[in-house]
Amino acid sequence: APLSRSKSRGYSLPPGPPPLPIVGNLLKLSRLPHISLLRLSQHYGSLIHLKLGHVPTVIASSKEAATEILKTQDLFFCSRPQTISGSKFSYGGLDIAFSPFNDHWKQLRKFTNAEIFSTARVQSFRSIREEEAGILMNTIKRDSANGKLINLSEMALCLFNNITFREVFGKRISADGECGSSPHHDMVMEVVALMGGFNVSDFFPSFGWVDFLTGNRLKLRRSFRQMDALFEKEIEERLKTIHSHGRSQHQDFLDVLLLCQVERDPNLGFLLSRDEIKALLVDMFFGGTATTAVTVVWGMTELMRNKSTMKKAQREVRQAAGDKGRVEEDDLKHLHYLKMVIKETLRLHPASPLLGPHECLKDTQINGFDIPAKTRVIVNFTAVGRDPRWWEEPEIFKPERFENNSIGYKGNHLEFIPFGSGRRTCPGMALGLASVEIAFANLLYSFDWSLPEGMEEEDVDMGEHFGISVSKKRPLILMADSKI
Ligand code: HEM
Repeated sequence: APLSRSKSRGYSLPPGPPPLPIVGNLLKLSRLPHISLLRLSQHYGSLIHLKLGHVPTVIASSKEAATEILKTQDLFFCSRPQTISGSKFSYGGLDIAFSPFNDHWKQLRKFTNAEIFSTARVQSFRSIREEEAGILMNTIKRDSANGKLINLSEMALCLFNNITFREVFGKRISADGECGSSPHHDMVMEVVALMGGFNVSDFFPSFGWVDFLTGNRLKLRRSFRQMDALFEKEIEERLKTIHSHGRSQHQDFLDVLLLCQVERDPNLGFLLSRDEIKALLVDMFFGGTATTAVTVVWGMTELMRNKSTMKKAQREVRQAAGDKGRVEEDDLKHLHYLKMVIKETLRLHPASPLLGPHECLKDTQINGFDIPAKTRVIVNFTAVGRDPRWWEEPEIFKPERFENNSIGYKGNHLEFIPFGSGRRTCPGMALGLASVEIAFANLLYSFDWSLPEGMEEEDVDMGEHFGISVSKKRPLILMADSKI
């Protein structure tokens, strides 16, 4: 295919494969779009133009292109496209994640950075994380004593659902020591699937009826109603408690959001509507659970294939926590190797490899190519995180590569952006990492892990499933030998 720039309405667009009528380049995307897009970039270059259905889309696949979009010209690229499921679950874009760039989004980021994602708030949830990690360790210990194999994918999801539920609503999602038994759990999983799902009308606005035919709209509406009913019930109950008992000592997210209503927080400068509150609850739920769960599962998966790395990480954590019987958050500051393991996990298995979709606000240029206003812009971190110019032997899991360098999570080094960078960077980074670290550390401290009978390291399945987060396609099933 020609590598020349494609011309369209006088614009000089980046190169890309020739689009087919109607579907454009949509068929170039497989079930794993981050991998398809990586392949396309290897052929057409680090900035390519695709037509996904009717939607003009630019894909950035190098550190340089990512720097233009997330840093140099961040102000032009920091909006979001409106998608069907995104609009539905965000109460029409009233949240942070799905909101276009506007004053409302700016106010919410400012408010939540101060009140919800702050270091103090993350700290205040410390005992939730430690307790939930403890409950999980006990469950695994009990199951393995009964000769059961451990489904770590399921357990991780259960753990992070419970942590998030407690942070948001002050209570667990399921009965003690239980997970899948709660109807909320199924609802949460269905919403997660729908959010990551594909709606024809997102790419073919004039074909919206197809979604009605396939039943997608119906599913969306049903899940949305269930979720909304749960939120309404919790809000009503909490308002009663606040009115009768006043503010509580330990505030969860719902308290924070409602108190600024009830007390008319002078710092906020505006009042959150009921829909805005619910939209923010959605962000916390769905931004925070699947992302953290898949990170722990991918990390454990890699360690099962890299025995010496597993040993090294276990030695470190067992030395740090000694014979206390569990890892506490105070121990985490000694776990330098584990932190590198987590970084390396997020490099090779980022939960959101395509970040969030960005949308260009006005006509601009990158590398001399035109990017018209309204173009959807996708940064492919899978391509950047495996670029041999920045990463030696990029396909190999090697936590040591983060030794003696200053590459951190803040998005200052654009070759490493698992949380994005710039205005749209993930606000929940510290909160998410805190739970990932304590969970991972306790799993390594408490058990020696092995593959089920008859399985070798090279049999570990690395297949992916692309949804709201990229998870392991088949669950990670292991044997646990308790050390606690
Ligand atoms: C390992 C855990 C996590 C990872 C890897 C992750 C990753 C990301 C990424 C890549 C983005 C998009 C950046 C962009 O579009 O350029 C994002 C946005 C976001 N994340 Fe996270 N995240 C994690 C945990 C969390 C947690 C725990 C929360 C909240 C409780 C959260 C809430 C959000 C929100 C609200 C946004 C939207 C920001 C905006 O559009 O302005 N995330 N995250």
